[in-house]
Amino acid sequence: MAGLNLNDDAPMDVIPEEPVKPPAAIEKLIEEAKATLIAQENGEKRSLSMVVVGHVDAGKSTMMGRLLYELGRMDEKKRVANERGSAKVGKSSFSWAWELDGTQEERERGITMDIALQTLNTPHRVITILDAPGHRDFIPNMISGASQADSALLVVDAAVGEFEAGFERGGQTREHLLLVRSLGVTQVIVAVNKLDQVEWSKSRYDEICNLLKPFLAQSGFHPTKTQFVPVAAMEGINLSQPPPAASPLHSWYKGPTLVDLLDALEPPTRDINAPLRFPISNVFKGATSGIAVSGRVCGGIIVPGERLRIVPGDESAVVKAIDSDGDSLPWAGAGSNVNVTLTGVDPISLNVGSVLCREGQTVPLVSSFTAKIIVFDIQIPITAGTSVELFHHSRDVPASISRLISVLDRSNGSVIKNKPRVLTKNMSAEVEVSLRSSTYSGPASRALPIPLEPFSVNKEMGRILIRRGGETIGAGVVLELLT
Ligand SMILES: Nc1nc2c(ncn2[C@@H]2O[C@H](COP(=O)(O)OP(=O)(O)OP(=O)(O)O)[C@@H](O)[C@H]2O)c(=O)[nH]1
Repeated sequence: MAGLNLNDDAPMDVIPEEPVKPPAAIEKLIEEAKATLIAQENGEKRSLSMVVVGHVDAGKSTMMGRLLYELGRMDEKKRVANERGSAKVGKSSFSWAWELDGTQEERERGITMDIALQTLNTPHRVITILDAPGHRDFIPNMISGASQADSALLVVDAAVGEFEAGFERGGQTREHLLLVRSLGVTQVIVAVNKLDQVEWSKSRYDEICNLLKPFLAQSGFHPTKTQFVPVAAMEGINLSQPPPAASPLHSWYKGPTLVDLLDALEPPTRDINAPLRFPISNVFKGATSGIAVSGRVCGGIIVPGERLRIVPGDESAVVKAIDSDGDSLPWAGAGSNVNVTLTGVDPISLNVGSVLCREGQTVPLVSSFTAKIIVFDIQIPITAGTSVELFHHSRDVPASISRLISVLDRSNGSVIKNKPRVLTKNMSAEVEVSLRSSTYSGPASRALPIPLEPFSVNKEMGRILIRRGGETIGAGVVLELLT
């Protein structure tokens, strides 16, 4: 995946260094941050992130645009501007989705953003929304979004034929659900959208829920953490307000609105005491000065004024500022999705997939490891030596399944067979993964190691996805680092 996403004309000089805070001041700030975070965990308004997934055109961006408006994050002026803008280019039906369309921002800031980041405020939650692209060509971007999420909103299109297209073989509904679960997301809300297209039929809604429920359970989502809600995003029915008496939905649905369900999402426990891990998912020009990186804090706390190591490599950078959705932050703890402005660093040493760490607590670099994986619904079996693409956070690298160690029982993890010859669909297995060199410049060229940790040490740093020829063939967790 691309590293620096700067404009060609952007200055590439080393950015002057910001004064570094003395260690005692850093420690004090971290202690304050910890105390505040613990208070927040027990407080009124808790924060979490949510990736919005689903088959292409299910209505994800429309739903998010409309929610931003209904929850006061988009004003009337903006709504009218979006309506006019979309009508002008003959795309009126996309007026709500316009808000999430990153192109304008991309042009202004000179960055490539594939995941639109927004914040929704519900009565008891602050939710960072990662609106992922639905098209199958953009699955790597979707993986990057899902690897930063605590929960997922799956949007499905209720229209006859459309739900089926997304759910059948090759549709993104199944693949997205499997991917988000494999990346550690345990809570999902399923919004059954476009009910206006099926005359608000209760039986169609029930049919869709009944098709999805067994699949969700099979994919590892616990039924108590799976919620369904009927909606029509375009008309704004059952998003933040219950269906009005005049709506046909009112006659048969008395359950929670989408916002009620969002408000009840459970934020996970944050590992604020772990060593700092900040995998970089994007690099761009800072709003005022310096260079900025975005990503998710996957352990510990990041504070301004500290010099951090950039792993891999010997470079370091000073944290100048931290912000989220335009608001400047005094620090950011595990589980936060933020932008970090850096100084005292040559932008060339910042790459997507690199990890910011504290000196003395750097993340290990590895080029081979063992992993426990679940094999997806594949046609061609996996054999020892199969070439794959390894996805870890926003990084993808060439790798191979170098050894098939054992086949495991899916329900209890016990070994069924040692040294299998092949792995076929739906199997669980322990394998060895080795990075490959991306060039063919002879046997001397070695693959560059990547930052990784066992799942037992840091859950978010220990999850991987495996793809082959544009198809996700497996996902799992890192067991042991080898070389
Ligand atoms: N009839 C009807 N159309 C809707 C509804 N919600 C969205 N749409 C339409 O569905 C189309 C796709 O909507 P988007 O919001 O762009 O879908 P998306 O899932 O974000 O699409 P990708 O990001 O490309 O995957 C647009 O033409 C919307 O107007 C709805 O509730 N009813």
